[in-house]
Amino acid sequence: MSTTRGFTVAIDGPAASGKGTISKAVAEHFGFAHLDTGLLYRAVGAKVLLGIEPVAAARALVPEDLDSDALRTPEIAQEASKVAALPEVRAALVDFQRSFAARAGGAVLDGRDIGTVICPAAQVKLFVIADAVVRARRRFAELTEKGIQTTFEDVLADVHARDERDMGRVDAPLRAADDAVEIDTTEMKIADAVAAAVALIEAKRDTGT
Ligand SMILES: Nc1ncnc2c1ncn2[C@@H]1O[C@H](COP(=O)(O)OP(=O)(O)OP(=O)(O)O)[C@@H](O)[C@H]1O
Ligand SMILES: Nc1ccn([C@@H]2O[C@H](COP(=O)(O)O)[C@@H](O)[C@H]2O)c(=O)n1
Repeated sequence: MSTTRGFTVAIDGPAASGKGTISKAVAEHFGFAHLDTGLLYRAVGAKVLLGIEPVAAARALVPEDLDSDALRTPEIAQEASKVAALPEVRAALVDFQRSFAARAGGAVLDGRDIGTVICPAAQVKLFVIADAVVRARRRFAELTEKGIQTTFEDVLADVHARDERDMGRVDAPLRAADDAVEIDTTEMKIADAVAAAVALIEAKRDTGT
């Protein structure tokens, strides 16, 4: 078995595809650290909604800014995808993500450009997808459970708008790395999606390829 020192798992995919759920579970399974990189863009988006200039907000970000559950609102998600299209914002967040990925003991990072831009040499790259209506249904259930007032139609519109913006931007667009393995969670239970990811990571760890 190869060492987990510097072992990086990159998990990308569109909004609400299940990549965060899978990332958290595999990080727990292997004892790796986990970074949800969407929180970086959400934290910048939240500061912009308070009137701060986006690049200044990105440069001033501190780990404590990422702690809040309050970042998981549809309004902040939309703003996050707008600031994420700004190359200077993205550039300001690169070093933090790469340092996290390099930590001893292994790391899982999930986002949109982890396998393509942030960690192109990651040992494992997964690209998690699911049908947009299924994603919106899951996200709507999650927001409703949290007491956030919204409609299924609004959530579906949010998913489509973010997908388009994330795939269409010039800098670090959402796309699968050529060497990523796709996991389509549309008809998968959470446990099965996690098991598929764990098996793929184990295979890479064991062969060291
Ligand atoms: N395979 C699955 N079956 C059913 N529900 C799922 C599945 N995977 C994830 N979910 C649920 O779907 C919702 C979105 O999942 P998750 O937050 O992991 O997506 P994400 O890709 O990280 O989203 P975002 O990019 O917006 O942060 C959550 O409520 C999660 O519990
Ligand atoms: N590596 C990343 C991660 C996220 N984004 C942008 O942030 C938005 C919010 O991300 P979530 O994962 O929390 O949904 C997302 O829509 C992207 O615009 C990114 O660009 N790169």
